[in-house]
Amino acid sequence: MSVSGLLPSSQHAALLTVEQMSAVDAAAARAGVPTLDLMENAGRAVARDVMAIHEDRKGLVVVLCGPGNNGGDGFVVARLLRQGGYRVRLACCVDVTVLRGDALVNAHRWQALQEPVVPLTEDCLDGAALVVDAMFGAGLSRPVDGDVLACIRRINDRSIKCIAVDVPSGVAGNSGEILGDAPRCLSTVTFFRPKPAHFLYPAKAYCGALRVADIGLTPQHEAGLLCQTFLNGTAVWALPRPSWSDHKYSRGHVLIFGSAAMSGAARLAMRGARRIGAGLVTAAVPASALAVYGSDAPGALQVPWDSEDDALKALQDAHRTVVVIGPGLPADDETRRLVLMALRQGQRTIVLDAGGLSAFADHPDVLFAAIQSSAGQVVLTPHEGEFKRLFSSLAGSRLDRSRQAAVLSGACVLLKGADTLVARPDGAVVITPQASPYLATAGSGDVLAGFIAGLAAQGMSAFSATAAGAWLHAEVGRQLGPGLIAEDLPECLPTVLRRLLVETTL
Ligand SMILES: NC(=O)C1=CN([C@@H]2O[C@H](COP(=O)(O)OP(=O)(O)OC[C@H]3O[C@@H](n4cnc5c(N)ncnc54)[C@H](O)[C@@H]3O)[C@@H](O)[C@H]2O)[C@@H](O)CC1
Ligand SMILES: [K+]
Repeated sequence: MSVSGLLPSSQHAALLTVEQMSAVDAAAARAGVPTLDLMENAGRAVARDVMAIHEDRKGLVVVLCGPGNNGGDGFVVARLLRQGGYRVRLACCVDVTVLRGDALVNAHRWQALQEPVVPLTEDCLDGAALVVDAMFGAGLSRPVDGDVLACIRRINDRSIKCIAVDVPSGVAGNSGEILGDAPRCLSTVTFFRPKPAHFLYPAKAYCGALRVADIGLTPQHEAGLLCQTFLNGTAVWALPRPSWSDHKYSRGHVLIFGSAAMSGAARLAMRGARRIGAGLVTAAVPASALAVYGSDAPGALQVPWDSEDDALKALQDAHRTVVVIGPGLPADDETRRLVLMALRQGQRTIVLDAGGLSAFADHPDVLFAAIQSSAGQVVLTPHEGEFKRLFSSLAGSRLDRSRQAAVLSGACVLLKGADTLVARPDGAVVITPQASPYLATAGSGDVLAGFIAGLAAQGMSAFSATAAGAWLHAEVGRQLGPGLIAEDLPECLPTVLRRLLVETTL
């Protein structure tokens, strides 16, 4: 199930939708794997985590079971904990006679221990030291309500420790949205492969620590599935490594347009592009600002940009294969004409950010048409506000909207946020897992545009460069943490690159 342009190892970073997980389940059953064994293994994996977290066998564990197979897993957990000497109370939201299939078999196995099934109401949580949430998993189809909702609220209000089976109940597995409410869990145990929701906000904030347990499903059972959502990381892309034969021209040349009024933005992008390994970076800036741009970057080049002719001349240099337009530029007609000119020139990769995006707020169709007819690959890097200005017609989750935006625009779309998404026009999306809230600071996005451009200049495809740029940006943000300012991001990059390129073999 490899996807073109991504490393074969991206299979290990695949996130399966709930529909794909049930297809895997069905394929395993067809291949002769008993589904009852899968449920037993799932329950055992959760029971093991409960025992690791909660060693006090006298503290009451309340297992909350729903009407489907998630509840079936809960019956297994309860039985194994009971057999392990734990005090367990099991509550189910439906009468046992309503259960079906493997869930019913496991309900009977629980009852065979002479243990009761109590009604699932908020009172069943009285005295709980720990809760196992096995109410709803992949099968959630509408917002939680009634007694289930009341239980979830009590868990959260009283901060009762909770471990989720598969996903916290109320989490929509594909989108990461919360339907009604969901318990804030200490940890979540899922099976075989994670789902998008485990890495998408708001759901991620409810999952706690994630463990992916092996329950007997194998890659053979997912053969033929077209996975389109991946966890961003080194399984998906490989960073360029310079070799003995490289020189500054072969490591790529980035052209960045900058203004006099807000020179800091383009200078941060330049710094990012240079630190990530571009051989040359040129700033095209008003003649009045040449000294400003040159003063703190003696290794960068400057060319004057005071007219459309200047812009055309800067763009026509065939060595400048990657262009960044937007950081520090106003969202005006001049910027719009510059973007359209660059798209006509067909540089290999064009990164549009900030003013380069908002200049098209009133004319997004003009931008999309120019992208579709451009010979180059285009990257759009909007935050949520810029995204809404360009893609006002799109609705749904961030994952859905980023995917639709890439299809609509024909560009790679990086939607910034705590779970930064990068979508490709063919529907592939990566979710970046490790963002730090300290990255929410002025100039941070300018550095990101520079990272992406610098990687593209070294030969990465627009999608891989954007995914890798987003991941590295998040990683330096995570390493720096409190107190970081945008200027720190390029300076911390060598430490991260060293670990990836020198100390490990990818
Ligand atoms: N390979 C796999 O996929 C495996 C899955 N297992 C478990 O099976 C689960 C999926 O089981 P199911 O497909 O039965 O789904 P669920 O157990 O999540 O729930 C399905 C049931 O809940 C009802 N329902 C949905 N939303 C509701 C709401 N808001 N209020 C009330 N009722 C609602 C549905 O009508 C259906 O009866 C997984 O999450 C996982 O825990 C495991 O048993 C092991 C193997
Ligand atoms: K659950």
